[in-house]
Amino acid sequence: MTTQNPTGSTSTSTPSMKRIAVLTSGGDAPGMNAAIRAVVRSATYHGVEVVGVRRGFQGLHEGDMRLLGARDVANIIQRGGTILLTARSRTWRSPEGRALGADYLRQWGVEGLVVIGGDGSFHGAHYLQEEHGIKVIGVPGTIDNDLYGTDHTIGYFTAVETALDAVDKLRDTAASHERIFVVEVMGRHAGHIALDVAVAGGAEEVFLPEDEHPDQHIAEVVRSSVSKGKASSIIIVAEGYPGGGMAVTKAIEEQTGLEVRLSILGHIQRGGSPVSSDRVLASRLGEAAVEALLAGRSNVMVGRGYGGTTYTPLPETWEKRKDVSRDLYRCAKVLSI
Ligand SMILES: Nc1ncnc2c1ncn2[C@@H]1O[C@H](COP(=O)(O)OP(=O)(O)OP(=O)(O)O)[C@@H](O)[C@H]1O
Ligand SMILES: O=P(O)(O)OC[C@H]1O[C@](O)(CO)[C@@H](O)[C@@H]1O
Ligand SMILES: [Mg+2]
Repeated sequence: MTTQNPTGSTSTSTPSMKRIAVLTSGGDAPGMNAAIRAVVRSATYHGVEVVGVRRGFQGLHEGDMRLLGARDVANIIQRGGTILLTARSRTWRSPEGRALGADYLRQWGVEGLVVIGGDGSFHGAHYLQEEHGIKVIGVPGTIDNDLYGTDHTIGYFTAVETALDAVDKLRDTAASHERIFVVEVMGRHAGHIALDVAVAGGAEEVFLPEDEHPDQHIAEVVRSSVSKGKASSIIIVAEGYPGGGMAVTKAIEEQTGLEVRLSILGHIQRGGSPVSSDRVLASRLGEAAVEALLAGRSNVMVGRGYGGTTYTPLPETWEKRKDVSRDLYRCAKVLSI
């Protein structure tokens, strides 16, 4: 078969697959488009056709798919969201729902599937391979950075930058009014975003889902912030901390009598043009996913670690926990003195 190569000339080689599919699933993340582009272009380079599945597993279950060529993914590397759309699909959680999706893949002659998403999406991909023998490769795409087996996930860097920009702005008004601001950032089960934003934003305190003694922690913070005599404070809370930003706000108000303002940043953290680190990561991992499929790998997530590409069995990505950096947590405490 004739394939395209980067110099525009042609080479002869026979790829091990003729057609693969790609989908995005779970919460969207800046950089997913760059990953889609990388999958399509790298497959095209190897002479493999790509089917784009819309709306994640929900679209797969409904057969909502079409062929994508190299030109279809032009001018998307800089765009947030996902051109393939995404969904949280209840249907995919049942074997019957997955069987319909597998049928569509067979009808379309798809031999391998690239799933760009988070831990939930990787469960869905894993079951598809277990139940129907379809080769699957996971690409870590979630702002939460909560996947074991990769230093970073696509979208995480951009989400941190977006939250940090908001924190910098909130600090202006906090300082002017001598107020305490509690800022809630995303992270249902993981405090990676919260910790990075706290350190980079010079926050006075940070509350994470990983905190061992949540209630006791709030009391300590309140006491120390008052005794330090700081005129204004920024306190970062991950949404997965028990009770979220609201609980921390109430506890501080009740225990100090001080006025506190709560700012929940919410979905703004998921949008926007991806920063360069997310684009580069997405490009690398999209290409690595195609190469992994063509090399016969399956049921693994491609990631980055130890300066190179990593391959982690999908179940390990959710069974093993990527803890927040304890060093950085200590650093945040020391620097907020
Ligand atoms: N246990 C499961 N079995 C089968 N499919 C699943 C399972 N868990 C999740 N999925 C599928 O994966 C989709 C995405 O999962 P989820 O909503 O947890 O997001 P995610 O991939 O973890 O991304 P993020 O956490 O960034 O939003 C679900 O909507 C569902 O279709
Ligand atoms: O968009 P939804 O369904 O409200 O999900 C929000 C969740 O998704 C995430 O943004 C991850 O994609 C979490 O940080 C957050 O808890
Ligand atoms: Mg998840």
